[in-house]
Amino acid sequence: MAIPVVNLADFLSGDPQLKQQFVEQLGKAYEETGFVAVKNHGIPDDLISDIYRQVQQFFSLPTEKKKQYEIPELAGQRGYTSFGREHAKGSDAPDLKEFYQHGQTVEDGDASKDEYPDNVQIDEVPGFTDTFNKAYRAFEKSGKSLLQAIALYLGLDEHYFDEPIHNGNSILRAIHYPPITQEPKSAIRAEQHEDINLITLLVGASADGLQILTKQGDWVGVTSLPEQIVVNVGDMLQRLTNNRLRSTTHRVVNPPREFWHTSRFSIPFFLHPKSQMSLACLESCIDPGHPKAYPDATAGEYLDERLREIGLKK
Ligand SMILES: O=C(O)CCC(=O)C(=O)O
Ligand SMILES: [Fe+2]
Repeated sequence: MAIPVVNLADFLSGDPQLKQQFVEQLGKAYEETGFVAVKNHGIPDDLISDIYRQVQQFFSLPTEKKKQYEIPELAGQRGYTSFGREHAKGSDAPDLKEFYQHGQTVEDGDASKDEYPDNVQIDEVPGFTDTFNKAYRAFEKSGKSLLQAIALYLGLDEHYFDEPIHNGNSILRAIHYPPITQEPKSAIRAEQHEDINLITLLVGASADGLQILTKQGDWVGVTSLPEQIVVNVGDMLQRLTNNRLRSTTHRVVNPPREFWHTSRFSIPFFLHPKSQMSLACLESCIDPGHPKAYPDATAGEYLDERLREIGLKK
């Protein structure tokens, strides 16, 4: 299925009409489908190719080496998580993936520094940490613009999200789905789920296999062009907007048999606010037809609850 395509350059053009048109397109798509493809997203091409190359180098290290970068006390939030450890909420079967996670580096003395564990340094891949730091900032920047458009769509101040996401608890995750070597027990590489965070920015041409669940209950493949990134609404934004914007269920399915021997890589950026941000439903999204659907919670409280549900936190 071709998801709606929006052009971030319209939002940043300085032309009020183009900007407003972008806001409407993005908001409508997030009410309907919860997913868009974004072109002119601002993540430099050479950064995308660097990160993919280094991620492939990392995952091709011997398992024993990678496991040295696994820190169970950090609940997978930094460093490496080995194959078969994470499962989707409500599912017993683990996903067929291994991944690496990179978090925020606070550079301005903000108190949130104490909340975040350090990133794990990967010694075997030259430039790895530097590339992840650069990509992290690039995703934050694109995500900030997209959230400004969302704020305008919701009738909020354009800069509503700016402060809560500054030094936010976002995660840059590199995922490897290894080749399938025998008849798999299930057709699923990553079981159906909704993302926890505000929005997710997903980069990469390797995106075949991603499917979303439509309102009609059908699974449809998401396709986007190599120069586009896929950006979807997560549960925190759905909760804040009292279900007005949709955190759409999605999954990753196995490729056809002739592609079993291939790996799949993907690099989602889960954009989180600081833990103190209130996710209490916005007044403007509550009315008699849409009574308040969630109790008040902060982003930090909600994240803890969700990490327990997916088996990463005890
Ligand atoms: O691998 C993908 O394309 C998507 C992964 C995903 O949905 C996730 O990690 O939340
Ligand atoms: Fe996801």
